[in-house]
Amino acid sequence: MDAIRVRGGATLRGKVRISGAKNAALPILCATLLSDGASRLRNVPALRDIHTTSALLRFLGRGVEIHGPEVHVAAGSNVRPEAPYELVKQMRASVLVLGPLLARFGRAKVSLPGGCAIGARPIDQHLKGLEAMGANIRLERGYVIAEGPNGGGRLRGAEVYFDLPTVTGTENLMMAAALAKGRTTLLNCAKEPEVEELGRILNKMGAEVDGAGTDVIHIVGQDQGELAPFDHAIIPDRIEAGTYMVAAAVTGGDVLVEGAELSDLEALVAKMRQANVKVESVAAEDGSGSGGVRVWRDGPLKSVDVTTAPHPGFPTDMQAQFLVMMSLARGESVISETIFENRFMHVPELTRMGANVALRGNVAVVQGVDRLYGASVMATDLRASASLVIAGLVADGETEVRRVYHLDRGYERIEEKFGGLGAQITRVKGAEG
Ligand SMILES: CC(=O)N[C@H]1[C@@H](OP(=O)(O)OP(=O)(O)OC[C@H]2O[C@@H](n3ccc(=O)[nH]c3=O)[C@H](O)[C@@H]2O)O[C@H](CO)[C@@H](O)[C@@H]1O
Ligand SMILES: C=C(OP(=O)(O)O)C(=O)O
Repeated sequence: MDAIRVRGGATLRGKVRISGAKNAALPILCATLLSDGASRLRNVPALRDIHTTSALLRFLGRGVEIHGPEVHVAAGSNVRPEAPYELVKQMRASVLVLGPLLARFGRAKVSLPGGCAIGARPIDQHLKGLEAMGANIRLERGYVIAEGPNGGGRLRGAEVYFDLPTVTGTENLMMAAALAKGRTTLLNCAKEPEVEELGRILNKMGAEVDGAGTDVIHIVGQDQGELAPFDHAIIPDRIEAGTYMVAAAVTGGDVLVEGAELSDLEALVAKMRQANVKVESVAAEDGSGSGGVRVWRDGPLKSVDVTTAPHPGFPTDMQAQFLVMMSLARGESVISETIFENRFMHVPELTRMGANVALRGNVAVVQGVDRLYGASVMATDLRASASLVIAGLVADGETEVRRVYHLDRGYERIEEKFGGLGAQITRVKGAEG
């Protein structure tokens, strides 16, 4: 198992380019199942999750080739609508094949993803929505077995109210509705930019989706049985961008995060500014649109409180990184996690590095300290791992972050990108687990 070794103390400076968004690329790859044609995705990040999704599409019967940042999904209609546990357990987003398979082929057998380190992560809202569209669903030996109406027929448009906004739930139902008979209205939807991006893709494929990125999405199902293939460049990853922005601020550096869009990061940026970090949108050098976001600091970090919430609230996927920043701020910060019940696994590891954090259920009370100390640490989820790397960048001495495979699910070439900003960071191949 690889590890990341960081020697703390460098002040990050320079430019870093953000890769395509993992959480946009995954549903879009699954959307290729709605078409028999050949699709091309560009600006796809080189991540373990992309390889897992490609393996899943191949298992289902589609040809997938990865050429650097391009993924080509070959034409083909011979699909086996079954997603096995071995693949689904590696990545929860695999459940996103359920909606497209059921809509396109009238049946699907998809392993239940099960819990994961950050929480139980149920899919009841996905299943409830598909049932409202006429699907017959049963759970058998850890699998969701779903069939269209009357033994595999076409789904019907329906009105579905989500009890809580769910990102992959909204995406699954958008894809299912795109080929259902009639009109679907989804209420209390997740409004993340990645949901909006999926709406754009479905429209490119010939679907009629209106309102993606708002609470209410209307979809008119298409009658021809399949959608058209597409060619699309994935939006930049706002969470990767936010991670580099926080790292720049924590090290007291000055970094241009190229590809970051302030409009996708408003809650994070507001909190960073309150914490005394300077954040500014920068025009492209040739005057064409955005050149990225510049982050720097001209004073000490101040403590601020943060509560995670569905978009446009403060993203749970930035909570761990922000907590590291607060552990070095003046005063007390209260960080409440409202999305996942067990998303503070970075806290015990950060405590070993000298952070002063008290956990009370879903609330972390952080007292700022003057410094952190390098240590061997281990994280059991993606963003927690990123937070430990950031802590390592400012800690005295050396930090070894173990079990980097979590990090490799969501950060492309992280050691190279931080290295380019002046960090002393290396990957240790085959380190102790
Ligand atoms: C691949 C992807 O895009 N992953 C993102 C997605 O995960 P994911 O789509 O899995 O998260 P959801 O938005 O579904 O979860 C939000 C909340 O709803 C609950 N819930 C969800 C579905 C359901 O059927 N029943 C239910 O109770 C969950 O337990 C959680 O408390 O959104 C999360 C919240 O922004 C992000 O952290 C993940 O990075
Ligand atoms: C939790 C995350 O991903 P996933 O939903 O794929 O587990 C994440 O992107 O932070």
